[in-house]
Amino acid sequence: MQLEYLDMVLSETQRLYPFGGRLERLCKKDVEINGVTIPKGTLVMIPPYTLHRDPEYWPEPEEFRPERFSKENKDKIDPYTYLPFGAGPRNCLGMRFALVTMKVAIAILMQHFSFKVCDETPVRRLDPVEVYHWLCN
Ligand code: HEM
Repeated sequence: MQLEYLDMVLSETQRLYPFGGRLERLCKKDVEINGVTIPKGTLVMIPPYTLHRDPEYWPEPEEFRPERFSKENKDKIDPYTYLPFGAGPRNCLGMRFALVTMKVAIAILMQHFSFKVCDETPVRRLDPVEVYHWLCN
């Protein structure tokens, strides 16, 4: 299934609103990273929501821009700054299945319905601190 632009939209949606609150890894040996020592046995938390909005990696991070994930641009993305499905050997086992399912669902909805924001719909930006509390509590 191609649906190239839908693919870009889904990637950008998951950048702004990653479903997973945090990733965790247990440190298996003492390491030093950028002058910080992480002792063996430490539980390290990786916050995708925060990484996905870091302006160092994502210019104007609050903007919804599917073009970040276009064919020309996506190879420039550091994979460890975009973690909707985690990373490494323990990343999400169902990633491909989940992506295809989301694409099929959206394609069917778009074929049968049209969507628009009504006047009463509150449009607001999410507060990162509020989101952090939803995800972690
Ligand atoms: C949009 C949907 C989904 C999202 C955003 C998602 C996200 C994630 C994330 C962030 C992890 C942790 C990865 C890591 O620690 O590096 C994970 C793990 C996992 N996911 Fe998903 N997931 C989704 C759907 C699914 C589906 C549909 C399945 C199964 C059919 C699935 C099966 C798994 C399994 C088995 C793991 C644990 C892998 C391991 O520990 O080796 N996920 N997922």
